[in-house]
Amino acid sequence: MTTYKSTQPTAHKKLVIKLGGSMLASLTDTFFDEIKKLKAAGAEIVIVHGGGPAINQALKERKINTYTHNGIRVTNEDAISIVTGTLIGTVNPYLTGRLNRAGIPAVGLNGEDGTLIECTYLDQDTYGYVGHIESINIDLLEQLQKIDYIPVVACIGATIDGTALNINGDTVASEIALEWGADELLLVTDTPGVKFHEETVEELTPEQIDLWILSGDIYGGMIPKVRAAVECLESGIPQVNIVNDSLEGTSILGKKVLV
Ligand SMILES: Nc1ncnc2c1ncn2[C@@H]1O[C@H](COP(=O)(O)OP(=O)(O)O)[C@@H](O)[C@H]1O
Ligand SMILES: CC(=O)N[C@@H](CCC(=O)OP(=O)(O)O)C(=O)O
Repeated sequence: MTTYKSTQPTAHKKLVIKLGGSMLASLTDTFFDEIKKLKAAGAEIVIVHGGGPAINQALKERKINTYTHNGIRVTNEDAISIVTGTLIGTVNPYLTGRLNRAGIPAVGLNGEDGTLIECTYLDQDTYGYVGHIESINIDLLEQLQKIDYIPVVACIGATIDGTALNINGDTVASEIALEWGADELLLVTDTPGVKFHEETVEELTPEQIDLWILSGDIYGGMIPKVRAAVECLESGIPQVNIVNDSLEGTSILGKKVLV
């Protein structure tokens, strides 16, 4: 079975790579080799990461219960300090450190750094401390590209008065890709692409996505991922792919426009 493989970057291709929390703990050297190849070929890269499993573990240790609504973690006052502590204090330095030690210059950021992700509350009554992105400091991301640093962005935004808010990692990656005008968005997860009956599919249409969600062949955390992918394509990102840490997987196709 052939699968999508992201290996043909052109000079100055702008890539946003989102690393899912599901695969961060088992991130192999293969991923860092792939990043080196992309950089050597001239790609400009922004990395965004999640950290769902690490957050779940930290909340469990403190006996704080949370639940999700529409794939979004309802984040109360107790939970937000654990979410920010885990993403900014543990996951972000772990990933940034591994990149630097692999010889890939990287700098860790969250929404407050350089006013990177300014947000308002998504819907405080329903979701608590969850952010809706209002603006992204693209200039900061571009300045870092000029000095050859990869920005490594934790999915935490900040309100205008400095309150940290939790944002889904796929959402942050999609918004950065759209604002920056990225050529490609790679959603890296713990499975090589989207599977149908155990086989990775090379290309996936929006029609198949709808059908497979209904049939249960796409479920759980893959649902917001494929939906975000289609939305990005519709908003103008030329390529969106769901891949594993070898950057192999499934290319998501946009909706066909009938003329
Ligand atoms: N059709 C599918 N193909 C592949 N994975 C799927 C599919 N449907 C559901 N999944 C699940 O989605 C998971 C990835 O989503 P999630 O755990 O939220 O990832 P991440 O933490 O990387 O954002 C996979 O590990 C798998 O269990
Ligand atoms: C608001 C919201 O749901 N935030 C997510 C942020 C982490 C994330 O997105 O992690 P993954 O990449 O592992 O999915 C959360 O609290 O889990």
